[in-house]
Amino acid sequence: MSLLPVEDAHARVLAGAEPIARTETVSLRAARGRVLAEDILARRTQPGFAASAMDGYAVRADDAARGAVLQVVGEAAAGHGWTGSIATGEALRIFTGAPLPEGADSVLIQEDAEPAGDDRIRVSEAPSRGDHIRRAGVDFSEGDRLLSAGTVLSAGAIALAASGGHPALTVRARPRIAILATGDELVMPGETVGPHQIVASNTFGIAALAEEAGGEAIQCGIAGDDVAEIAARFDEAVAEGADVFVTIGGASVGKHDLVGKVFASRDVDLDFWKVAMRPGKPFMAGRKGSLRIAGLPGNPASSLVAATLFLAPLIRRLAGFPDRPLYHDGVFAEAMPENGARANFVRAVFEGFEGTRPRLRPLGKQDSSLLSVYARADALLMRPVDAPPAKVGDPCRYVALD
Ligand SMILES: Nc1nc2c(c(=O)[nH]1)N[C@H]1C(S)=C(S)[C@@H](COP(=O)(O)OP(=O)(O)OC[C@H]3O[C@@H](n4cnc5c(N)ncnc54)[C@H](O)[C@@H]3O)O[C@H]1N2
Ligand code: MOO
Repeated sequence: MSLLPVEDAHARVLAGAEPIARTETVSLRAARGRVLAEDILARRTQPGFAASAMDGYAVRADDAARGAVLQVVGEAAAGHGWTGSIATGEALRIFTGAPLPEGADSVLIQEDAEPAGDDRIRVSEAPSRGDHIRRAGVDFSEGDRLLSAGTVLSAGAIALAASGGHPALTVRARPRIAILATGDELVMPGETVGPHQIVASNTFGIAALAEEAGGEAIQCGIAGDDVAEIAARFDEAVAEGADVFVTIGGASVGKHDLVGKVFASRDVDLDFWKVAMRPGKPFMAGRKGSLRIAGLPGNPASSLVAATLFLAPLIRRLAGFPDRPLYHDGVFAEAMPENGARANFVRAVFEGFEGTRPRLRPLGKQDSSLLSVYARADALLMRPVDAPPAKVGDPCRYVALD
């Protein structure tokens, strides 16, 4: 198979990917960042009564000309309305959020009134009719559509749903992302690392990335370099209702690279294998019915870069989030040599700004095994296929690492 350009691989991974249909109901406190599965209609009117927007006096505008003296007949505060009616020549002491009493049509702010003795005030600045009143339903009325299906629940959206009388919301279920590490050399973090063994670090990095993208990560542990074992884990993940099955390692051409064989044995429709990029070349993508398959390379930076470019956008789609642009604009903080036949995703740090664009400085060592470098990176500076040498200050494009 020839190497697929990055843009084509990205488009093919996303082709036909729709938000999954399952939903769940979550409390408002658990709703942040989730995707609404249905329209939200107001169960109440807000405010349910005409209310004062300021601290002052509820008055009748006709009585409240400059210099007029009014009798204060009572007091209303938020949560404590006053039940009488304001007659000509009267005013009610009122505070922000308190219901406007009958008879009054305006609020005179207290800065525009002065004491005139014996519970009376003098108007120093006349209000206009309707001043500082929040009419009933000015925010929304019962039955109004407050939020539409597909909305990503922000702080404001959650507050609005709460105000509309909803203690819980129906949201799209998170896509289930099954993650299997492969390799005889792998042990879990904290376990004794024997001779020639390493820790399965990628599993945890990819699980974190899957959850950042809106998925629910299901750890399938480690399978040895054994077709039957990897196949058994694949079958388990399918039985558990995974939406995406992700493997780490075993994706290249070595004799222990068995993932492709397992997919073939399970009638996975392999879409492509190998992308014209560095790191992350041996990435494979496929489908089996509605199940999506992503085979990530074993090298840590390779697997994280491939997952950032392809797996995260796929998960976002399945979760119902809007697509995001992959690249942002920056400038080179350091000259770089020409690039070859694979797009190069250079681990880089931000170093101030040139106008609104961040300056990117490539990190020194770029070997795809180096997690110590990857973890420091703010971004992947993208060097296109066959790019000419770049000078300091030249424009570049980058992928942000959140
Ligand atoms: N002759 C060739 N050799 C290789 C090629 C090639 O085109 N021709 N491609 C190279 C590239 S590029 C990469 S990337 C790697 C990827 O290979 P695999 O996906 O088959 O990965 P493994 O061989 O299983 O492992 C590679 C490396 O990564 C370590 N690893 C594996 N899983 C994990 C994990 N979960 N956590 C941390 N580290 C892991 C593994 O121990 C190896 O050191 O192939 C090149 N070879
Ligand atoms: O491209 Mo591999 O993905 O260099 O390490």
